Amino acid sequence: MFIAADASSISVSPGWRRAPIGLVDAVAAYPVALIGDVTARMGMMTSVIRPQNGLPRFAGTVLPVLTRDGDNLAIHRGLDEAAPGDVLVVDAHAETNRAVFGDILGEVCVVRGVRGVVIDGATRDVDELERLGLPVFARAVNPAGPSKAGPGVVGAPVAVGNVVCRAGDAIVADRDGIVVLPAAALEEVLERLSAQDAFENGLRARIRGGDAVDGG
Ligand SMILES: O=C([O-])CC(=O)C(=O)O
Ligand SMILES: [Mg+2]
Repeated sequence: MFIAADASSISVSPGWRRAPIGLVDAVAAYPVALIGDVTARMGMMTSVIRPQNGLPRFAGTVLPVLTRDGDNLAIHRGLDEAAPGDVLVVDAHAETNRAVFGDILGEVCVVRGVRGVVIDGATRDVDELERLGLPVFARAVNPAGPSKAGPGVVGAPVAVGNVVCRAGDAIVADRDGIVVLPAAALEEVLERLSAQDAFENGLRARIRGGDAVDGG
């Protein structure tokens, strides 16, 4: 950690397998809406969790953190477990009166190769976070800062924006929103995406060509 604090109240899972980043990036080449369409829209987060610093696009693997309301010690500890390609996914209990994230933590994310941040709660320092180039999605922005006392959990499944997010899951965001996918599903999802994309491109071509099926 980059702060001097006793992190003994934070429990950390022993380790996890991350979805292959090449596969995650291949899926992320398609729009989130299309990814949702080929996965029965089961992993799509609530639209209330929105880009807060003008950077709406990321793809990576879930690093899950559970904080106490208005406290971010678990995030500081959790970032020690980050690997390049991770996306920090924080269950902050939808608390929006205290920000649990800001630009100092953003600096740590950048150094660790974290590609994005999703908070079921609030962030602050959005101008600085925009300058850092780190996409940050959250429920709200609030200038009131957090405590750093814990407790918290790193690496166990979290519930964020109505979706269960497991360590190493794929997570993809664009201007439409966020989708979370289990690592084991990615190859099949990629095949379905390719087929659905080809179908929709054919439909677009027919529409532009005026080729309506009913002849109207
Ligand atoms: O005070 C905090 O821990 C949150 C914050 O503003 C920062 O990380 O810059
Ligand atoms: Mg700050």
